[in-house]
Amino acid sequence: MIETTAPLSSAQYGDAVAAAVQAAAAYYSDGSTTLGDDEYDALVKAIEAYETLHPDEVLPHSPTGKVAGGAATGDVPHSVPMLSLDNVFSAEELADWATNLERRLGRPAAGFCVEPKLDGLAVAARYTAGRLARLITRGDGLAGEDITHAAEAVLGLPELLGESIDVEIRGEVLFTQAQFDHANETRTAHGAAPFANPRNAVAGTLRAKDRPYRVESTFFGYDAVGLPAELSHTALLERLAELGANTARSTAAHPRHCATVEEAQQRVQEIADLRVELPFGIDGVVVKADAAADQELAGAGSRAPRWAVARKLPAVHKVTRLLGVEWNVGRTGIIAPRGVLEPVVIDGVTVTYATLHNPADITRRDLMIGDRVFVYRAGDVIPRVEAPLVDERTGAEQPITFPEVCPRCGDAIDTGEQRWRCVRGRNCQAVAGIRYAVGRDQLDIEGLGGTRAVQLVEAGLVTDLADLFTLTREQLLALDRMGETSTDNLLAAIETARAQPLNRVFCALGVRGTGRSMSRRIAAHFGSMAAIRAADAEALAQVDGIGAEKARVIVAELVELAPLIDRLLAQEVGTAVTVPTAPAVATGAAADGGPTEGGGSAEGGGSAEGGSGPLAGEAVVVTGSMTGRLAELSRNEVNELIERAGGKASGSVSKRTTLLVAGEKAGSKRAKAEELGIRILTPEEFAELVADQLG
Ligand SMILES: NC(=O)c1ccc[n+]([C@@H]2O[C@H](COP(=O)([O-])OP(=O)(O)OC[C@H]3O[C@@H](n4cnc5c(N)ncnc54)[C@H](O)[C@@H]3O)[C@@H](O)[C@H]2O)c1
Ligand SMILES: [Zn+2]
Repeated sequence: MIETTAPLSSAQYGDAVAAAVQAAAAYYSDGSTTLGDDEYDALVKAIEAYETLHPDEVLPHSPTGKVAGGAATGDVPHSVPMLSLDNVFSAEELADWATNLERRLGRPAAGFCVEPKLDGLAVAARYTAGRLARLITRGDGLAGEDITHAAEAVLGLPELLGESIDVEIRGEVLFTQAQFDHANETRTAHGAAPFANPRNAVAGTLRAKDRPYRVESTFFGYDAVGLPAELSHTALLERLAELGANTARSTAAHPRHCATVEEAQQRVQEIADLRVELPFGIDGVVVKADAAADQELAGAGSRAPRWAVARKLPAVHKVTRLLGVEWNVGRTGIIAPRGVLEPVVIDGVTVTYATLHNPADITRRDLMIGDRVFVYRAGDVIPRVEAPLVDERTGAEQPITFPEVCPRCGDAIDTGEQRWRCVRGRNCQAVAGIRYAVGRDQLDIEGLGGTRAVQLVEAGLVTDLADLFTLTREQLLALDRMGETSTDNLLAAIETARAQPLNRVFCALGVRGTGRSMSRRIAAHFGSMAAIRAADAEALAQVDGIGAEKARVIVAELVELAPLIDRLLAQEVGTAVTVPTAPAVATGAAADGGPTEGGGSAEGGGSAEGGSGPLAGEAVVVTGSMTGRLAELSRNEVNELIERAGGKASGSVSKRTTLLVAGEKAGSKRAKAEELGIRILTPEEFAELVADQLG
C-alpha cells in the first residue's frame, strides 16, 4: 500500500498534514486513533515525499522530522534527548540502510544487535542510589510527563536495583495480551470503557491518576544513561538485566549479536516469524550497530539515531465494524461466538470473521453489534476482535444476545465453564441431525423429535439418520419408557418414511444451503439420489438459485455425505421415484429412476414452467394462514402441492409472480400483489384449483 500511494498535490498536502497531526495526537494521548499504523506510516511517507520536492512549502506543524510527530509534550526535561527510530519496510531497504551506515563509518559496522521492537510507550526511569526516583514519558523527546505514580504497577521496573547506583534506565512499557485482557475485565467491571487494543491501553493507563483499580503492565529495558560509554549494546542489555530490570532477553525474541548484515537479516526474519507466538505485541524488529564506537561515530539526527533502524512489520490491527455475531457449535458441542465484520484488509488478507472466544469474553470487552472495533490478525492466527472504540458509538449499537438453548440441537447449554457447551457434548451433532431429519418437512417421523432422539443417540443405537432404518424391535423395547405400542408405532412411522419422496430424503440430509424449497428444486432437476450424488459443481449450478459458489459447497458436502447416502440407498430410502415435477434434466446425469412425468423444456434450470397440471406456467406465492382443506398442511406441504400441480413455488412476490394464495393476515405480500395486479386466490379457491393433486 505504501508503494502505490500516488504523489500528493499541494491541496492534498495540507489535508494530509492535518490528518496525520490529528491521528498522532489521538495515538499519543489515549491511543484512540482510527488509523492503522501502516496507514499512518503511508500518510507520513507521502508527506515526506511532498516536502522533499517542495522544501519551501513545509508546514510548521508537519509531523515529519519530529519525535512523536510533534504530538506529545511534557514539562520534565530529559537528561539526554529520547529519540525515535527511522523506519525501513523491506529487506532491501534494510540492506540500503546498512550500506549507508558503512559509508558513514568508512568501514563495515562491527556487528549488529537485533531485537524486537516492542509496541508500547517509551519511558525513562531515573534511579538515585539504586532507588527509583522518577518515571517520565518520552514526550516530544526533549521533555516528558512525570508518571512516577504509575511505576508501582509496572512489572520489570524494580523499585530497588541490585546496586546502589545513579542511572537512568530507558525502555518500553507495554501490556502483554494477558495483561490487556485482565485490564479490560477490570475496567468493564468498574463501568469504564474497555481499551481498544494493547498499544492504546498503555498511554491511557500510565498517565491516569487516582483510578479506583490497578492494572499491571510490563517494562522492557533497552537503553540507559549513566552507564560506561564503552559498553556495546549487547553488553548494556546484559548490565540492565544484572541490575534487575526486565529486558527482551527473557523472551523467545531475545536480542542477538549478529556479525554481518546477512546474519542480521536472518534474525530479523526469525523474530518476525516468532511474532504470533509472543505474549506481547511487536511492531517491528530493531537493528542497532552494536559497538559503542560505531554508535558514536554514526551519531544522531534531531529525530533518530543513525546507528539504529526499525524494520517495520505489517500492521496487525485494523479498525472495522462488527456487523453481527454468529454462534457455532463445534464437533465437541462447544458453542463459540464468531464476529461478522465489515470486510477489512489486514496484511494483505481480507478479514470478514473474527473469533470472540466465549461469552465472558464478549462481556469483558463490552462489545455491541454495530461497534467500530479493533481487529487483530497476524500470520495464520484466526483473527480476533480486541475491543470496541467506545468513543465512536452513535447510540445505534445493539446489545449482543446470547443463545438460551443450543443453536444446533435446541437442548440446554452448560454455562458452567467459560466456554459454553451443549449439554449433549459430542452427541449434539447427531441429535440435531436426527431431529432435523425426522422433522415434518423432511422424513416426517412422528415421536422422534424430542427426547427420543437424545435417547437413541445416547444409547449408541443411532449416530445418523441411516441408522434409524436398521433399528430393531428388540433394541427399541430395551429402552426406558418404550412399551410395545410406542415401539410398534415408531417402527411403522419409520417404515412409512422409507417411501418419502426424493426431495424430502435429500432435505433430511441437512446439506448446508439446501432447505426445503432448494431440495425440491434439486430433486426435480436430478430425479434420483444417485444422480444428485454423481453431480459435479457445474451440473448443480444448473439448478435455479444455485450459483457457482454454492454449487461447490454442496458438492463438498455431498462428498462427505457419500457413505451416509450409500447406506440410505442400501436401505432403499430415497429410491422412491415420486418426484413432483420433472423439468428437463439438462445435465445427462439422470441415472436410474429418472423423472417420470412431465418432461417439459424449462431452460435455465429447474423452473416448473414446462410442467403439466393445473398450475403449469404459474409462479405461485402463498401467504397468510391457510384455511379449509389446506389448513392441515405445513407451508412446505403447500409448496409441494403447488409443484405437484405443475407450478413453481416461491417465497416472495415479484413481477414474475403470477398467482398469490392469500389466507388471513396476508399483510404486505398481498398489498404488493395488488399493486402489481397479480391474481389473488383464497385458500379455498386454490384448493378447488388443485383438487386432483390434493388427493
Ligand atoms: N496509527 C496512528 O494513527 C499512529 C499515529 C502516530 C504514530 N503511529 C505509529 O508510531 C510510529 C511512530 O512513532 P514513534 O516515533 O513513537 O516511534 P516508532 O514506533 O517509529 O519507533 C521508535 C520507538 O520505538 C520504541 N522501541 C521499541 N522497541 C525498541 C527497541 N528495542 N529499541 C529502541 N526503541 C524501541 C521506542 O519507544 C522508540 O521511541 C509510526 O511509525 C506509527 O506506526 C501511529
Ligand atoms: Zn446441541
